[in-house]
Amino acid sequence: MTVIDLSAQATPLELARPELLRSQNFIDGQWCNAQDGKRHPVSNPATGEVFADVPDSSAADAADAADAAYAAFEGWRATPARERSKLLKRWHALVLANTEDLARIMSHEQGKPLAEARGEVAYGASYIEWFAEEAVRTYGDIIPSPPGKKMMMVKEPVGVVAAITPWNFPLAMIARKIAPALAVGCTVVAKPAEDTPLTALALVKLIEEAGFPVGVVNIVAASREHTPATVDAWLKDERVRKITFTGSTAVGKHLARESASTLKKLSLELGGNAPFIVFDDADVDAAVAGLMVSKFRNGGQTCVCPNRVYVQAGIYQRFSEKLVAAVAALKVGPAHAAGVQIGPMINARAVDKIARHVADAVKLGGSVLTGGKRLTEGAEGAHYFAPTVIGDASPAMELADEETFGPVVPLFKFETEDEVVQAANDTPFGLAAYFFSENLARVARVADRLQTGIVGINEGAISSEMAPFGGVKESGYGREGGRYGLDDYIQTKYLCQGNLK
Ligand SMILES: NC(=O)c1ccc[n+]([C@@H]2O[C@H](COP(=O)([O-])OP(=O)(O)OC[C@H]3O[C@@H](n4cnc5c(N)ncnc54)[C@H](O)[C@@H]3O)[C@@H](O)[C@H]2O)c1
Ligand SMILES: O=C[C@H](O)CS(=O)(=O)O
Repeated sequence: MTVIDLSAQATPLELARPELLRSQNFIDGQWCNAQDGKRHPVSNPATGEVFADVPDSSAADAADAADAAYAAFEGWRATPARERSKLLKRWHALVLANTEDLARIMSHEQGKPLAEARGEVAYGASYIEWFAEEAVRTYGDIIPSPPGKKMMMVKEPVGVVAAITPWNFPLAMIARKIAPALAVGCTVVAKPAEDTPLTALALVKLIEEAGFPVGVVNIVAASREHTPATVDAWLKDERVRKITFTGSTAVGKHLARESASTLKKLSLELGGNAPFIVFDDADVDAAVAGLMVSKFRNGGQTCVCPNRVYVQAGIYQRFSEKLVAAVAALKVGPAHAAGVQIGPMINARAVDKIARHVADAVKLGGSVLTGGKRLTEGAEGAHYFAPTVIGDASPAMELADEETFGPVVPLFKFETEDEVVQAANDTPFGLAAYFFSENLARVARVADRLQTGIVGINEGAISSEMAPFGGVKESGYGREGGRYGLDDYIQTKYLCQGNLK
């Protein structure tokens, strides 16, 4: 592992357009403070320093946002799809034109390396472009009808949508919710994660600049302490017809319970526990490369990162040696440092969980092949953890059942296909799975048996705006992206016209 000077003082946040750094909520076309004036600090995970603050909103602010979205809905719903599409394309162009500023804001508040942040801007923008194109394709059906009747199906927007998003992809996650909602004629109230509100606020500033009508998109920021009450105002509001949530399974279950009283449409993109399986008949170099790209993206802080790596006995030694060499070569440091590949973790809680998983694994017989420790030298207030490989992992370890959400790879050795498929599926989660094999018959069998919403086959980079992203079991339901991505924001209406002479 190469550690780039962790003590480097935070590079000042220098923006070509300082006005993109927003410190207020956006409600009904106005930038405004929380009604009670409360504020919430935003810190840089590379240094722990507070560099900005935003409103710490309450239920009253959330209600104002819902008022605005509800008032704007009929007008936005009636806007021709082609006009909605043109506004989305304008927003898309503005996001791309402001990539550098958006990436710098993102890296400053979330910690991901600047190169990765630029990539996330492009990734989030691809969802906006995709749904700008899909906006004009919400086709209905003319149903072959009996004499005297004409039977039709039309697609309608569900109404006001509440979008609640996580810190790990502060731009892409909110873009892939707001874009399809606007495309079909819904209006939006949004609440970004407390650790990363600034990127979302900047994205909404570009919505304002694109010229969307007042009230179509509204966003409130809130602290972790005040978020439950703030979001609860939407859960109980019958005018809010849809909740789209990306985050932990625990919170997803809470939202489902608390919104049941008004029977809202739900999309839940929740936690994962992805298995990554390498069979004896795999291309080992491709498998190592696939693991590196899927595991260490965003420092291992993604819901589709492999959490358990199963390696068949025949290639276990060769695979682990190649993997350790690749992990040991990773560069760790602050987001702006040249060549950095692994940034700081989002906060102290995240590093504590990673350290707990590693300690538990070692206590239960695991061996640290590289990494295995916090990086604190010269990094007071920061949250770094060394990229780690643990050998001889076993199902009794906490990291076998719980998402580590950090740069730790546990290696589990296995003998047979049946054994590993059963182990891979032995989790309440079912978001992503990966396996590497050059045997076509095995590929067909294993892809069929894995209980997940997404399967990477000889591939570690699976995310795309063109594909339906989502999980099964306790990883949630609903799909984001692809030709099915509009469905979660649409309700169908059956029209039966009779008495036709
Ligand atoms: N499936 C996916 O696409 C996906 C994507 C990113 C993250 N995740 C999952 O999210 C988790 C990590 O992200 P996180 O720490 O931000 O998740 P989190 O659930 O703690 O927070 C997600 C969002 O929910 C809000 N929230 C928290 N408690 C709430 C409550 N009681 N009521 C209403 N809102 C509440 C947070 O403020 C944040 O905006 C991991 O489990 C990861 O797997 C899943
Ligand atoms: O962390 C979860 C994200 O949904 C992963 S991805 O950006 O969609 O691959």
